[in-house]
Amino acid sequence: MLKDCKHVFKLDPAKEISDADLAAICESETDAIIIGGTDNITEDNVLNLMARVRRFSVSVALEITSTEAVVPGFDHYFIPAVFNTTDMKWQHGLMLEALAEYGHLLDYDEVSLLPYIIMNPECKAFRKAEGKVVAPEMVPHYINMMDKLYQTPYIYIEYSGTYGSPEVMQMVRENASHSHVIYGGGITSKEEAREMAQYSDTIVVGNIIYDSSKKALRTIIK
Ligand SMILES: CC(C)=CCC/C(C)=C/CC/C(C)=C/CC/C(C)=C/CC/C(C)=C/CC/C(C)=C/CC/C(C)=C/COP(=O)(O)OP(=O)(O)O
Ligand SMILES: O=P(O)(O)OC[C@@H](O)CO
Ligand SMILES: [Mg+2]
Repeated sequence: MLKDCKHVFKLDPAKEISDADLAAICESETDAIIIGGTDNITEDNVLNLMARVRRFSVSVALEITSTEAVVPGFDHYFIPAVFNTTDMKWQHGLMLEALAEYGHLLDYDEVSLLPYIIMNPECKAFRKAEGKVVAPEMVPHYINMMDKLYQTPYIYIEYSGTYGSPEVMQMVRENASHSHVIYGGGITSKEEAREMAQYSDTIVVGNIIYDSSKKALRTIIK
C-alpha cells in the first residue's frame, strides 16, 4: 500500500482531533493515512477514529501495536517488527504468538510487515520495544542486512518526535536498493519534508498534526 505513497499522515487514536482538523487532513493531497501509536491504543479509540476517517475517500491503514485493538474494515494492516531491539519479542516473538492465536483470521494480501529501525532513544516506541542504540557507523550494516539478506519489503527509519540526521538518511539511501524506505520523525515544514524525501520513498508526518494542522498540511510534497 505504501509503495505508491510519497507522503502519509499518521493519526494517533489516543489523541484528540477536531472534526475540522480531521477533515482538512483527510481532504488534503496526502497519499494515505496510517492509524497507529504506541500507548493507550484501544479497540474503542481505533474504531472511532477509523469511522471518522472513513467519511473521506483517502486510503487508511492500521498499524497494529496491540492485538486488543484490531478492527476490521481498513484498506491495509501493518505489523511492526523492530530490528534494533534487545528482546526478540519486539521483532517476531509477539507476532508469532498473535499468529498462533489469530492467524486463521488473517488475509495475507491485506497485511504487510513493517520493519523498523528506531533511531531516537528518547521516543516511546524505542522504550516500549526495548531498543538498542544504533551508532551511525552501524546504519549501513542494518540496511544491508534488511535490504539484501532479509529483503524486507519496507525499512522504516523512525525518529518519532525528533527530526532525524540527514547524514544517517544519506547512508540509508545509498545502501537500500530493494526495500522501500520510509522516514518518520519531527517533520514540521515543507523544507524538512523535502529534505527527508530526498533520502526516502515515503515520509510520514505525525505529531505536528496535533500542534498545528495548518503546519502539517504544508508538509505535503508532490
Ligand atoms: C481484520 C484483521 C486484520 C484481523 C487480524 C486479527 C489479529 C489480531 C491478528 C494479529 C496480527 C499480528 C501478528 C499482530 C502483532 C501485534 C504486535 C503485538 C506487534 C508488536 C508491535 C510493536 C513491535 C510495537 C513496538 C512499538 C512500535 C514499533 C510502534 C509503532 C508505532 C509508532 C512508532 C508510533 C509513534 O509513537 P507515538 O505513540 O505517536 O509516540 P508519541 O505519543 O510520543 O508521539
Ligand atoms: O510524530 P512524528 O515525529 O511526526 O513521527 C511520525 C511517525 O514516524 C511516528 O511513528
Ligand atoms: Mg506520535
